[in-house]
Amino acid sequence: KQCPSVWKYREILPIDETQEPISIEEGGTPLYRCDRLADKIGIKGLYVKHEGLNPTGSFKDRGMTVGVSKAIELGMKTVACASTGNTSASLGIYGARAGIPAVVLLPEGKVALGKVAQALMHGAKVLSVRGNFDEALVLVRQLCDDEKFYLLNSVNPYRLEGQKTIGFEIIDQLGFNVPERVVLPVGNAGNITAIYKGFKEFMNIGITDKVPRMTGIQSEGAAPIVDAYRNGRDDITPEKNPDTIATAIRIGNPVNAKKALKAIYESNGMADTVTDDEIVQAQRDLAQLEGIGVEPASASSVAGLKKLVNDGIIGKDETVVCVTTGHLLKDPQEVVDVCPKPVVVDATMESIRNAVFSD
Ligand SMILES: Cc1ncc(COP(=O)(O)O)c(/C=C/C(=O)C(=O)O)c1O
Repeated sequence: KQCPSVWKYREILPIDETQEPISIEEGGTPLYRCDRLADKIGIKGLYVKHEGLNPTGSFKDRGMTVGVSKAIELGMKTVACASTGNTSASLGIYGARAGIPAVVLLPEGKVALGKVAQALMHGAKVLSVRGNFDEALVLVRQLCDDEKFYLLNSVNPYRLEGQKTIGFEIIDQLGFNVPERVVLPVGNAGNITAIYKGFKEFMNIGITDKVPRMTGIQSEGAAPIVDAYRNGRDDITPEKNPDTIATAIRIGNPVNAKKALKAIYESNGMADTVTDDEIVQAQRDLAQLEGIGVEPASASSVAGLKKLVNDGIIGKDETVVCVTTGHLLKDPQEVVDVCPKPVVVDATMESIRNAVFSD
């Protein structure tokens, strides 16, 4: 039987040995060496851990396989979350896999179409809340308290237990070498917390002797963690109206802020912001230089790396891993909006040739 890659690490995942994992063979994503992109950015070594190639198209699957397995182990009857989209898509799919109902709360009008499509078709009860993600999260936590639904936002530690396997795989895939730095997008801040935990666990059990510098990137329109970091603070001041083209990280009050800031400080990492334009340019660079198709939030890791190298903060001799977190197909509308339109031609060879050879 194929051993699903997250569950390769079963011994250090907190699920009872009698509980069969609810798994769709998540994890085991590629770590691509990206020399053309590294040259363009101007660093020695760049790897991209492409989490968009998980079964539902984002890294959330790693957290959900553990979180939904735990829900079944605990005899929970319904799972629920608030989401900017990918968490809800993943929860809908794992709920279907487990045979239990899922309730998801989405910020009205601010969720990429692919993610809504997944949650709907996989049978989740999809509520479109007249408010933003942060408001939806407050409401779904109340709902879970009142109705004894199992909350599967990343405030649930079992989500982080699954996502820490990203750190394990990066080390495995680098032949047990530890990269100087890992750069990733930060929204609710569960992933940076989880990946850092994975690196620390590998060090604590003696597989490695150090951890990478955790470097979190936010869109400048939604950057409470970066603001706290720039002021050397251990917690955030919530942003009331976060806004960015990267709707996946359009979050003003990240639940894991304290843990994420601790991970950044402890690992001698850092946090910085990028503009929406820098995100879109990085999305193009990943797609066109390396064939890696990602949704906007994912590209903020590469956009942030580019900025930090240009600012002389990240050394040109560093070997860096960027985590890209969601697949391009999640947000096709954004791609159509930022790309040139297809060229309309008559069904004649003359028309085709004119179009092919015109600039
Ligand atoms: C593509 C993509 N990239 C980065 C993030 C940020 O990760 P965290 O910092 O762990 O929150 C998300 C998060 C999405 C949700 O929070 C949700 O789906 O509700 C994402 O979908």
